[in-house]
Amino acid sequence: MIIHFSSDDVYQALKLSYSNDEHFKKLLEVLTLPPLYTTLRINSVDNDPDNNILLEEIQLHLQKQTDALCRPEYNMFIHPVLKDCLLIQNRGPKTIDVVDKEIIVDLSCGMAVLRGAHVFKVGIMGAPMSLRAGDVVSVYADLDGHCLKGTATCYSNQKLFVGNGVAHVSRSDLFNSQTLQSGIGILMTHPVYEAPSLAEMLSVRISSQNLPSIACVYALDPQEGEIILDMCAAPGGKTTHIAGLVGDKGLVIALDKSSQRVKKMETLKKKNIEMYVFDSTKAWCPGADGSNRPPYSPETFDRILVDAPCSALGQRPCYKNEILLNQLRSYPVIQNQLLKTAVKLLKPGGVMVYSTCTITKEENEDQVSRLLATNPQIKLIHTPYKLGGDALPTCDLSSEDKSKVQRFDPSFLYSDDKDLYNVDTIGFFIAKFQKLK
Ligand SMILES: C[S@@+](CC[C@H](N)C(=O)[O-])C[C@H]1O[C@@H](n2cnc3c(N)ncnc32)[C@H](O)[C@@H]1O
Repeated sequence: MIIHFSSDDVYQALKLSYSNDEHFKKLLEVLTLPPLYTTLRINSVDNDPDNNILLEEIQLHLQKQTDALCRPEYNMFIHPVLKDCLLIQNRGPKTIDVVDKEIIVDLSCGMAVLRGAHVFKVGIMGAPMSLRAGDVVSVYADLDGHCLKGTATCYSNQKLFVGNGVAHVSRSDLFNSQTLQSGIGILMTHPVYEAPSLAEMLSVRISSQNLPSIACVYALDPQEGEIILDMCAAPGGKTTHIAGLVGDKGLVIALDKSSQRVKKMETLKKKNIEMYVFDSTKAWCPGADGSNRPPYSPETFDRILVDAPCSALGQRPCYKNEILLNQLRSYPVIQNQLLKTAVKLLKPGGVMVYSTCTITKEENEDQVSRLLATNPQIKLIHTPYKLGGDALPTCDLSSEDKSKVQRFDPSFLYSDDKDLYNVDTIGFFIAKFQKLK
């Protein structure tokens, strides 16, 4: 199966970026599969004695889960270079016999199940009239999105089997408007992909983050005492990571255009993080007042992260994408504006990292070559650790520059790479620049 694009124009535009049809096909196929590793970021510094306690707590939590579901223990280990990245090896796909009782869940719920979640009541669209708590059921994700809430008959449109589970509710509890629709509806005892369920485990000290997102902050390489700008910060995964590394004498200024998303970041508040709702394309102003509030004077920041809004086509698993061509084409425009502002705000000698969670050349390599072509005071530099692959061969970058970026391309998991956890990730892109002195 490969990811389905509702717009053929989008499919064709993407295909153009990939000179090799085989590569493109593999990529579209891998995007429908969940990554083989679950990654967590431990929010504590190196040599922290609490780190071991925290790891034991996680291990215990996982053991409770595997014991309760009669599953073997998960293989869990710290990434060899990303020292705060914990990897848990998932298992699958498993061959599971389907049963008669069919539950239809919406697509996002189905995708969450493939990454280890149980089925929450709100995600259930269809269930048989005979459903009772305690029944064993087969769960399917609605790939077409046509299943109406409350459907009782067998759903004949496109659906994806995601595993078997045990119902915690009867049909009448599910679709009765008087009943509270929160909590687990189906406990996934036999999912097609076995992965830990993380919801209860996450805390201020443990966050769920994809490996390339963790690698992105390592690429930025924040140093103690620095003043750092995170231009597209919400929901704050990378902001908190950076704040942990700059220490109490450092400062992270986190901007995001969306007030709703910044509001959700409030819980992450720390002494060394200041958050503002602000359009970062306007964060530069020659006559700025010198306060911590935006806008800022030129050359204010030691380091800048531009984790840009993007088409997010690297997310996995994904079966269906409804993005339109004009939406796809709108991202490079805003990304370029953000990068141009970042260059102005960066101190001479300062570094900035540009990242996206997408796979298009226009939003990745083309942004890098455009920035280099129009800003002679900026050069592309190597990141401290290179975990992702090189740039797409079809791009305009020199062969040396192609090797400086990190393109996380999960289609390469078919190659014989021994560090599969660096490959079997979401699609992601990282480029690091330095401003000349
Ligand atoms: C990829 S997400 C950032 C994720 C975040 N860095 C993290 O690690 O949790 C992109 C963010 O950019 C924000 N955004 C979009 N346009 C913006 C702009 N002009 N200025 C500031 N933020 C913007 C969006 O609201 C969104 O929260």
